[in-house]
Amino acid sequence: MLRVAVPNKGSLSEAAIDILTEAGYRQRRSTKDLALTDPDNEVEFYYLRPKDIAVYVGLGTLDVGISGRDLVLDSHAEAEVIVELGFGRSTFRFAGPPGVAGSVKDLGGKRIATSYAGVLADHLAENGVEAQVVRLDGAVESAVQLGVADVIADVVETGTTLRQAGLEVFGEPILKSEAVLITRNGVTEPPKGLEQLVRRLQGVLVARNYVMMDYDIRAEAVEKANALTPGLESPTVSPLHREGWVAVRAMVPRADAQRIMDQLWEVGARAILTTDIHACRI
Ligand SMILES: Nc1ncnc2c1ncn2[C@@H]1O[C@H](COP(=O)(O)OP(=O)(O)OP(=O)(O)O)[C@@H](O)[C@H]1O
Ligand SMILES: O=P(O)(O)OC[C@H]1O[C@H](OP(=O)(O)OP(=O)(O)O)[C@H](O)[C@@H]1O
Ligand SMILES: [Mg+2]
Repeated sequence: MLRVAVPNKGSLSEAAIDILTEAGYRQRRSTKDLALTDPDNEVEFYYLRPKDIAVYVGLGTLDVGISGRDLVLDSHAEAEVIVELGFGRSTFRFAGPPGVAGSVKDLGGKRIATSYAGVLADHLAENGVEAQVVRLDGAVESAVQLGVADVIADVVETGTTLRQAGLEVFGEPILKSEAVLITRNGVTEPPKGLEQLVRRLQGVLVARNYVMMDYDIRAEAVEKANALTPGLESPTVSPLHREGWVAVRAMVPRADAQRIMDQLWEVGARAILTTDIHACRI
């Protein structure tokens, strides 16, 4: 059986369970369940802290897991990213009281609070900066006000928590993160069921990120229209009963659909429709 680690709590948990459910796997009913077997798909799911998931996968105890890119890097585990899952996006940034520093180069000798000590230490070393890392488990934003640190390095999503603490980001983002599917580094023979899991997850991502677009157009304008809707491989062009007209069908990125519909209208397309894709294998 394929052994899969799933975040049990925190920002990634619900979305991870959603994407696995959408991909056709059974998921736990209660947040108290520690593990669940899906016999039809021959998969076992283990619900673990996202910070620990890279450790289990890196050691080979579990075959594959969902975690955050920042957590994987922080753990220094022997794990590699095989699919970017498009949720749980965040940036990891420095912040402090206004004017305290402008970039990482100003942090020599300062006290920096973080719950991502691995990521922070790597970043300081890359920049040749020696500072004191104060390891905390959470609520890092309060560390400055409470006097244990001069600045912080923390996850920023909307920035609301920083504003509440009277802190401002400074310097370049240290890294950008999102939820990722990871396996152990350098696995030569993928475990049974992994390829299917990856294909299913990629199918969900495509179904989420693309829509199907259909339209009718005069045959002489079809090349212009196809340039706007090249599809993933190539658009389907079929004859219409009405002479001189064709019907075109292609997948387009969901985020661009309205702009593409305007442009198709300009080149003469009519009856332009978009529909959701529920599932696919590409
Ligand atoms: N607003 C957010 N706060 C924290 N982590 C976030 C946020 N948005 C996305 N993430 C990502 O979620 C992962 C952290 O999940 P984790 O469960 O450890 O933290 P959490 O949501 O802060 O939970 P908790 O602190 O309650 O344990 C990281 O990959 C992080 O980049
Ligand atoms: O930019 P924002 O949208 O405000 O989100 C980022 C904040 O959310 C998380 O805190 P969480 O609520 O998980 O508490 P914690 O600090 O104790 O982990 C994270 O650690 C940041 O503090
Ligand atoms: Mg947190």
